[in-house]
Amino acid sequence: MSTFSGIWVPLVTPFNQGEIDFPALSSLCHHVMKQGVAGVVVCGTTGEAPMLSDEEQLQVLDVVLSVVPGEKVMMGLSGTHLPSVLAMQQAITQRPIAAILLPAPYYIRPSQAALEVWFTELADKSSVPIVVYNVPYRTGIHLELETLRRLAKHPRIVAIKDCGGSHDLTCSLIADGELDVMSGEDGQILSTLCMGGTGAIAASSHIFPEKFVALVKQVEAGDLAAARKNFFELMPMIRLMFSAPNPAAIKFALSLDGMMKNELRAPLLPAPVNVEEAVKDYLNSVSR
Ligand SMILES: O=C(O)C1=N[C@H](C(=O)O)C[C@H](O)C1
Repeated sequence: MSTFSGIWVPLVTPFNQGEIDFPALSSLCHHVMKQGVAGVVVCGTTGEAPMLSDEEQLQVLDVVLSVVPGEKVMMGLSGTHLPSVLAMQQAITQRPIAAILLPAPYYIRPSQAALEVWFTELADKSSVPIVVYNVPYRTGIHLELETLRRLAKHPRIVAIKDCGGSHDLTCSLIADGELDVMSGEDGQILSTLCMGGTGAIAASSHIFPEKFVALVKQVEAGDLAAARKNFFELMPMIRLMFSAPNPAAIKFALSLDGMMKNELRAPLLPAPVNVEEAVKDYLNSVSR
């Protein structure tokens, strides 16, 4: 089995009056792991990583590692100042983690050649595997197929979180068989799994994680009828979770269960009232 497979939950970072709510984070880790997910991602987009200091990010990682075994923990790392990113990588990899989740440097829009140099430099200096996070609508730059194919030759670049939005790119990478391809687009989990993708890093899997876990098993077992039924039932929830800037709707849903406060850090805001009402109505309408 691939190392990077199944459902990985990109954890939200709970806050309480501006501070990180570590007890809520710890309970959230227990909750999702109990539902059988393969692992968790710390300080991804959903974890509001850009709004945490480096010190806070390491504190969040340490609390997660006190609950979840290191081989089930992936840590996000992003930035544009190479020495700072390398220093953070050094600090992160002193902890026992499964991988680093690494997006392209945002805002700068480097060339493909420059992106290759950036990822290679970080992979060369990493003691743990790298999962490439291709998320052009956030970073401003696409990692093109030929760039990814060259990066896949690096012994530590082992998987991709695929949010590129190109069916052709996803297909080609899966057909190559060089990288574990994990869907990073929640609406594309079923299609990616059916094509031979290994799993998903899905923010919406905070809600009903057991149903996402079942989806992977249904596809693995070749039970496409059950997989489709399950996925089509999840789709309204997935759409709702992204109807406000992520992770506002997810935090609201989790706050309804008393798992954390409905609090985000600026420049994010809680979901607007109409989204909160829709989430509440949806969750009341399904058996929980
Ligand atoms: O934090 C993540 O990892 C994810 N982020 C995506 C995003 O909002 O860009 C969504 C995906 O479900 C997981």
